[in-house]
Amino acid sequence: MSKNVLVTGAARGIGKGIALRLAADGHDVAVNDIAANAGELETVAKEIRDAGRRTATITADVSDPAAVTGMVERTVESLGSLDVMVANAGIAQVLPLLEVTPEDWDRMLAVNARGVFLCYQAAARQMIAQGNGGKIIGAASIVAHRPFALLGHYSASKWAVRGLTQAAAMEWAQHGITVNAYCPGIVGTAMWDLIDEKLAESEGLRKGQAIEKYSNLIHLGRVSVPEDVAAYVSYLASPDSDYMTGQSVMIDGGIQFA
Ligand SMILES: NC(=O)C1=CN([C@@H]2O[C@H](COP(=O)(O)OP(=O)(O)OC[C@H]3O[C@@H](n4cnc5c(N)ncnc54)[C@H](O)[C@@H]3O)[C@@H](O)[C@H]2O)C=CC1
Ligand SMILES: CC(=O)C(C)=O
Repeated sequence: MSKNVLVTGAARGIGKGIALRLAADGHDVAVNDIAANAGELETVAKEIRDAGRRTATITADVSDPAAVTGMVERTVESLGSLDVMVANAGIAQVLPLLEVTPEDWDRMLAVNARGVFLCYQAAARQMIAQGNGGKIIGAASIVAHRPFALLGHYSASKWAVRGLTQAAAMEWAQHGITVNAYCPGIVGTAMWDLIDEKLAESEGLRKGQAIEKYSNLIHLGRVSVPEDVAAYVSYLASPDSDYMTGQSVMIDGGIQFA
């Protein structure tokens, strides 16, 4: 059955992969990103329309409470309801904990933890008002289960998503809302280009060598692509996952084992 979906951070990378997969599954998909990526967001929206589905492009910063409320309102105005929220937007920074400033910490938590919280809360309010339940899905990471050194404050933000996902699942089950998170490993997106560059600098490696080194951890033998994660989110958005809630599942080619 076709649902109305909102995906944040959908201009590129994993968010784009999720938006296109959910459109291919037959859903109508509103897409969000920051204003600086409005052009790329329009390209994603065109691909959704070309797939025969309805869409809306909504530029908003997910760390801003008023912007997140407005984003959910725009989705409902454009598509008619909000049935699935995918709080995917996130940022990364590679830095030893001894060098992380309070400003670095606040920015990381503002986008990756507060942003996900605001999206979960605004979506749940809308879904409760609609009275038909819903699916709330968030971006965590394998580092929500075991941190990577030099990604300390990023890892903390993802542990926050995992805890929030459990609490939200407890509170909103009575409304028929399930809340789950996906935990990718090493996905070859702009985020890992940045991580590779910064890890290479700090470890005296050349560009491309850090991702190669970390990829040796992947038992299935290849770096992930956004479609790997999108396939799992497709399941979380579908009725097949109706009896699953509060979980943060690793989809990492076998780096970590719960
Ligand atoms: N690439 C990877 O290996 C992994 C990624 N993840 C998580 O998956 C999610 C997506 O990651 P990627 O696609 O790799 O990253 P990416 O950097 O390629 O894309 C992230 C998107 O989020 C948007 N964004 C950033 N801050 C925003 C804000 N305040 N408001 C709205 N949009 C904002 C960016 O503009 C960008 O389009 C993130 O939450 C990330 O932490 C988790 C595990 C591994
Ligand atoms: C970016 C990220 O979460 C990892 C594990 O690489």
